[in-house]
Amino acid sequence: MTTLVGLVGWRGMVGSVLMERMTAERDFDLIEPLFFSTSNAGGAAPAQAKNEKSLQNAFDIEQLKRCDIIITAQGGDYTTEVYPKLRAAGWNGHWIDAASTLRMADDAVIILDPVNRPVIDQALANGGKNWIGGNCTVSCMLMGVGALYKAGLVEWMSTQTYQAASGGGAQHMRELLTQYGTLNAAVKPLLDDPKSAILEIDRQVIAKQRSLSADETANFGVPLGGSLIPWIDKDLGNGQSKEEWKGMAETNKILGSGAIPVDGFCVRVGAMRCHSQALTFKLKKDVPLADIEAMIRADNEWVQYVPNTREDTLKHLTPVAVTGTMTIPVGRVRKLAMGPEYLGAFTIGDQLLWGAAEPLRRMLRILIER
Ligand SMILES: NC(=O)C1=CN([C@@H]2O[C@H](COP(=O)(O)OP(=O)(O)OC[C@H]3O[C@@H](n4cnc5c(N)ncnc54)[C@H](OP(=O)(O)O)[C@@H]3O)[C@@H](O)[C@H]2O)C=CC1
Ligand SMILES: N[C@@H](CC(=O)OP(=O)(O)O)C(=O)O
Repeated sequence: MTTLVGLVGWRGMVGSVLMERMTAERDFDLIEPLFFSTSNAGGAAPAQAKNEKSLQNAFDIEQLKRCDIIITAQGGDYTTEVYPKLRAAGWNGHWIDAASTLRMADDAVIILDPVNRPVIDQALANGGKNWIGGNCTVSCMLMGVGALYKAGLVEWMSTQTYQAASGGGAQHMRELLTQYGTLNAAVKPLLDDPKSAILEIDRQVIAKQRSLSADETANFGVPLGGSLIPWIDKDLGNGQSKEEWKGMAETNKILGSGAIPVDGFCVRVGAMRCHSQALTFKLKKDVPLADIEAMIRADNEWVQYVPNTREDTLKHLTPVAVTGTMTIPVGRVRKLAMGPEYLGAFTIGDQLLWGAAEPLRRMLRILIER
């Protein structure tokens, strides 16, 4: 019998990327999809629908209970409201979720199978049913340098992130572009005049940034275009942002490891949908760079080792080069001045692909191909 898979959140930003990837990989050939909506029950399901061509109400527990597997990118509020009711109603299917709500629950696995397939397999063998996508920054980082963790080489790691607007959602991406447009328009006549004074352009830009309307900063709270924001997610009250907390908590949970220290600063920058990060490792021993390169290259088919030259870095190690691809480049790999056990690296990932949608569809495949 074909597996009945409920899809919730399929038309959102993460959900749309998920649908594209599932279509490209012909995942729909292997399942009977049942599409849900929180806003348009009874409406037409998307073209990927087979026998069930109208949208079901995403809050209807009886309809949800029909599914063998539910895959949701609807968001944390939806998970908080619906998931407990569904389990309380006796549903025993597999729940695959992009939201962070259930990530740290004891009965949930953070899924990133190229990195933690053994953890997933162990949980499956133990009857696990909850499969939650990891934080985008953590997932992209581990896809790039997971080899060093798997080899047991990492004593600690510090991360400095450069996170894209897409991490906040679609409205944040629009707001960033609107701000860039407003700034450009404010100085267009001066820009068009090659003889105009750059400090006058700069003065007018900062004046415009500081006077952006509440509408133009409604999502980020402050200007991001031409600036940056060194705080992402909630304030934990101990000086750390929640995004920074996730670095250590989720890395260790994904790996099924002890408490390897991971800490640093998470910063929102004016990139569109790729998260970048500069990494500093304290390794447990001095490992030759050639061995590190070989380990990173061999880890998975998506990692791309970028030689540490200016030319290769500019060509391969930018958000513009990586956006929309499954490639995870790792470059700027070098020993740092602090000593031979200190290693630097820089990595980038599309936060909507490996950072959100891809681990979900791969978990679906693991379940249906078992
Ligand atoms: N943004 C990100 O980078 C990441 C997000 N996530 C998780 O995924 C969840 C969803 O995020 P994201 O995809 O950004 O959220 P979106 O806001 O893009 O989509 C969420 C839901 O909003 C509804 N919706 C309302 N208006 C529209 C519209 N105009 N176009 C499309 N959908 C609309 C849809 O539900 P309906 O069809 O039922 O009306 C949709 O499923 C997040 O809450 C988070 O938990 C995880 C990792 C990264
Ligand atoms: N917090 C991430 C995006 C995200 O959705 O993360 P999480 O899945 O951990 O809530 C960002 O803003 O870039």
